[in-house]
Order: sequence, then structure tokens, then C-alpha cells
Amino acid sequence: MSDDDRRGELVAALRAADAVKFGEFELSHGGTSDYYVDKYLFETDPDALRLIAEAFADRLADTDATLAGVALGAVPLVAVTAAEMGRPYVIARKQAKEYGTGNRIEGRLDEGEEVVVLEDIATTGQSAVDAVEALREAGATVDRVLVVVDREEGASELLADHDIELESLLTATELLAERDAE
Ligand SMILES: O=P(O)(O)OC[C@H]1O[C@H](OP(=O)(O)OP(=O)(O)O)[C@H](O)[C@@H]1O
Ligand SMILES: O=C(O)c1cc(=O)[nH]c(=O)[nH]1
Repeated sequence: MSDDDRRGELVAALRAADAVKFGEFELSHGGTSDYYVDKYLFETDPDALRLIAEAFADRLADTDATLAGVALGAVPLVAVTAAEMGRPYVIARKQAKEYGTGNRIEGRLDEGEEVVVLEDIATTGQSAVDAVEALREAGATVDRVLVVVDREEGASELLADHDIELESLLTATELLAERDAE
């Protein structure tokens, strides 16, 4: 299947899951938007989840890095991709757990381990940067973040400032092409 066909299939799956909403929405790092990708609708849809796992696995075929998912939304994505690839994974919490282990990074991570971060949506890229910084503090080597949707609102520039390359399965331009053609 060509990359274009695969992107088309993924756009169709996100639309079929009713995950692309139009209206007025507040965003996590400030500002509003006239559209919102309800990640929990596509992440709880088995067809979309399978397509994402396959597409992430394809992108990750060139590395044997450990995977990391950014809580909460990317946890199902990293779990299904890790299972598809037979790879271990860790979870980057937004904040350290306040009791028990006190962990910010959950799962097994060794000093110097190479990690690729999986994320659902990148808007400003701040959530991805926070996760990379927590992983680096925990000893990981991280220079790559893969997201399902890059909203093209500055994330790749912010990540580049932190020596991280952003790759996406879909850009907002591709996701919204149908609406924008109307
Ligand atoms: O690129 P950014 O500007 O950081 O915005 C994108 C982030 O916001 C959303 O998460 P949200 O904060 O809704 O958290 P959740 O995964 O805990 O639901 C989304 O899943 C990204 O993690
Ligand atoms: O920036 C965000 O908060 C955000 C945008 C979006 O489209 N979807 C989402 O879950 N979060």
C-alpha cells in the first residue's frame, strides 16, 4: 500500500470513529480551535487502533528502541504498538506518582536506553517535550517523537529546539483536506 493510501485509510478511520469534531474548543496549552481531534474516540475504536499500531510499527522498523507513551492518551497507542512489534515500553506520567514508587516513568528503563516517544496529538508540542525531558532525566536517550496527528501549530519547531525530531502519521492539512475543499 502506498503512503498516500495508508494516510487516506487512517483519515477515513478517524472520521468513521467520529473523532474529528468541529465547533469551538479550548486546547490544553492555551488558545481555542475551530476543530478538535477527540483522541479517545479513535483510540477506543479497534479499526483505528489497529491501523495506528501498523503504521507506527512500520515507522519504527528502522530502530530497536524501547517505546514510550505519554499519559494518558498515548497509553493505548504505545501498548498496542509494543504488542504488535514485540517491544517493551514505558509510560511517561504527567506528574510523578504521589505515593508508592513515586515514579514519573512507569515500566523498566535502563540508564542510556534508547527510547522513541509515541504521542496522539501534537499542538504546541509541550506535552511531548515534557515527556522527553522526564525520560532524559530518568536516563533515557531520546531524539524522536512519533504522533498520530501533527496539528502544525509549532510542535515540530519546539521539539527541534530540544533536539527532537517530530514525525507524524497525519498532518492537520491532510486530516482536514475534505473540509477545507468544501
Ligand atoms: O502539543 P500540546 O500543546 O502539548 O497539546 C497536545 C496534548 O494535549 C492533549 O492531551 P491532554 O492534555 O488533553 O491530556 P490527556 O492525554 O491526559 O487526556 C494531547 O493528547 C496531547 O498530549
Ligand atoms: O491541543 C489540545 O489540547 C488537543 C487538540 C486536539 O485536537 N485534540 C486533543 O485531544 N487535544
